[in-house]
Order: sequence, then structure tokens, then C-alpha cells
Amino acid sequence: MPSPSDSYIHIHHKNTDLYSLQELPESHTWTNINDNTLTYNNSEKGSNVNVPVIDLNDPNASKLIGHACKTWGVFQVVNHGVPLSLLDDIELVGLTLFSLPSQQKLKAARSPDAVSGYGLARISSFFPKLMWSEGFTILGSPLQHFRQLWPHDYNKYCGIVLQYDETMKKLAGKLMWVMLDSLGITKEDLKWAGSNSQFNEASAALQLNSYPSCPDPNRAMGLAPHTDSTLFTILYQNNIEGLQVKHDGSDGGSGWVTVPPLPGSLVINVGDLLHILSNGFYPSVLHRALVNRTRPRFSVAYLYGPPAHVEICPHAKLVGPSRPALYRPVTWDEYLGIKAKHFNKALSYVQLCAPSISNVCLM
Ligand SMILES: C=C1C[C@]23C[C@@]1(O)CC[C@H]2[C@@]12CCC[C@@](C)(C(=O)O1)[C@H]2[C@@H]3C(=O)O
Ligand SMILES: O=C(O)CCC(=O)C(=O)O
Ligand SMILES: [Fe+2]
Repeated sequence: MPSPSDSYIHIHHKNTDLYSLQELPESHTWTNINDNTLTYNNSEKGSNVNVPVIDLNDPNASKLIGHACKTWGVFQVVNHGVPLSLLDDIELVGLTLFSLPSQQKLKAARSPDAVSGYGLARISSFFPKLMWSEGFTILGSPLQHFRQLWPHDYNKYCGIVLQYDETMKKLAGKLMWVMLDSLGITKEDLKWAGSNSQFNEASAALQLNSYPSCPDPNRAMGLAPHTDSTLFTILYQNNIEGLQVKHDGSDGGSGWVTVPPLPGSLVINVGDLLHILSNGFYPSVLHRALVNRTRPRFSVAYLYGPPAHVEICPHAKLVGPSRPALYRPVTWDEYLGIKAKHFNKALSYVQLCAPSISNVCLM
């Protein structure tokens, strides 16, 4: 996997062993978590409050995906072709990793200037309270860190990560074309997909997330609200609820909607770079993860982006007199730097014009 560099401010590892705490410490106590949750379902006033589930083999997949990206910024896919055994395998890597003793995990701690390794959510520096989770980021080969974690078994776990990465890369390339097709962009319109149009040079990172069961889940936050800086993210979640997306309902209301874990499905969420490429037609989705009292939760995010040298900008086909380019060109690397500094305001730092008042430039 090629590597976008990253300059997220490093939080010193506080080494709080979340697995052993009987009470929620003040340092992890959040307020107002359950405000603003959209709880009504299909039979009630909001008729469309379920995240779309799309069969990738459906002949209408492109249209359905386009509609989901526009109205939700997120959807789940089934019939994606990823073997369930591989999802089990990557979950096993995560569970084995996170159940190691703290001292062992800290041997593979993410160092201040690095992207890869074990640690707290890197967005922690933007919040006054800590999150009820731990993570492990893999950029490039996991070999060095896995050797530190498992001096005898590292080969087995490296093999699974490699296979997961290869499989996700293929699926991501396929999804990328379906999404582009839904925007009216063809293979001739996009040079950086490479000579065989397979996005061979695309960049990606893998993020393993662990959310231990929590003594006071209504006042704890697994992963705070954020958008991903990716083109899109492919997320596998185990069968425990926790992921929520912010959604504007058709009745004008807006709130958090749970993305229910469906066996074997994968969640695809639009990231900031697709938001830019689509000139705002496919908005990146704000999402967060909650925790619960009894069941540990686990997820793996495949964070997919363009090759390092490629500047992403609104595609010419989506720009016109009535809709000028809303964002300036930016590489993933540069955008990660902006995100590291400005977090959820990053998009507005590359914005050229206000979306609704099309001719008035802001910056
Ligand atoms: C490529 C990357 C995207 C990411 C920052 C990173 O360098 C590696 C981890 C990614 C992740 C995963 C959890 C949420 C997120 C916002 C974060 O803090 O780290 C994303 C970053 C991102 O998409 O901006
Ligand atoms: O655990 C989840 O459901 C969300 C994880 C996530 O948003 C991420 O890794 O970027
Ligand atoms: Fe995310």
C-alpha cells in the first residue's frame, strides 16, 4: 500500500486499560450523547430512515448507489464477493491483537511522527474527553509491528492482512467505477485510474478498531463524530451495533441513525475526497461509533484514496455555469495535513465558493 503521510498531533499513550475498568472515569465521560437520535422507523413519519442496502449484482446498482451517495453519503453492500471467511480472519487478527496485554500492545505503539501502529484515536486531540476505544493503523507492510506483537506468529497474521488488503483493493476499484458511472464519468474521463483503468496506484490504509464493553455506555463515546478524508471507506463491523451516521430526514429533521450490522455486509461511506471530486454532489458523511455495556465491538476500515501524486478536484463534467467548481485541487497528502490541523472544518479550507450562492466566492 503506498503511503499518504500524516501529521496528526500525537497524543501520549495514556495506557488506560479500558478492559479492566469497573467505572467510567471522568476523563472518558461525555455529555449529550443520546440527544438528536432519529429513532422513528419506516412505519412512522420519516419514511426513509434506513441506510440503503444495495446488492452489487443488481442491474440497477449504479443508479441505487448514486442515489444513496447523494441522499445519505453511506450505504451497505451485499453480494460484494468478499469471502465471509476473510472477514472472519481479519476479525480474528483484531481480536487477538487487542486482547494482548497492554504492555505487549505498547511495543507496537504509533510513534509521534508515524501513521502505523497501536494507539488512541488520532482525532482525540480535538476533544476534551477521551474515547472508549483503541485502534491499530496499518499503512504499508504490518511486518515490523506484527513481529513486535507476535514474535512467533507474525507471518500468519501478516498473510491475512495482505490478503484482506488485496481483496479490498479489487472491490474498491469496482465500487469506484460504479460510483463514477453514477456521476456520468467514464473510463475515458479519468486519466489517473491508470492504463488498465484498475486504480492500481491507489493508496489505502487499514484501521482496526476495538470498542471494549463499557460500564456506562450512555456517557461514553467510542469514536467521536468525524468524516473520513478518503474517496470512500469500506467498513466491516462485527455483529454488534454502534456505528451511526448523521442524516437529514425528508421532514427537515436531522439526527443520528444507526447502521445495523447485517451479516456479511460491508458499509461504504463517502469521504471528503469524493465529496470534492463530485463537486459536492456526493457529500461526505459524518459518523461516530457508540459502545455498549456487555458486548465488545470490533470494526475494520479500509480507507481508500487516490495515488499520492494525484490532485483531486471537481470533475469537469460536474462543473458548469450554474455550478462552478466548489473546491480547489488537493492531493490526499495535503488534505490529510489540512484535516490534521482543522479536523471537521477541513473541507471549508479547500472550498472556493459557497454551494448555494453559486457566484459568491468565500476565499
Ligand atoms: C489515511 C488515513 C485516514 C485517517 C488518517 C490516516 O492517515 C490513517 C487513519 C485514518 C483514520 C481512521 C479513523 C478515523 C480518522 C478520521 C482518523 O483519525 O484516522 C481517519 C483518518 C482520515 O480519514 O482522515
Ligand atoms: O467502528 C466504526 O463503526 C467506525 C470506524 C470509523 O469510522 C473509522 O475507522 O474511520
Ligand atoms: Fe470513519
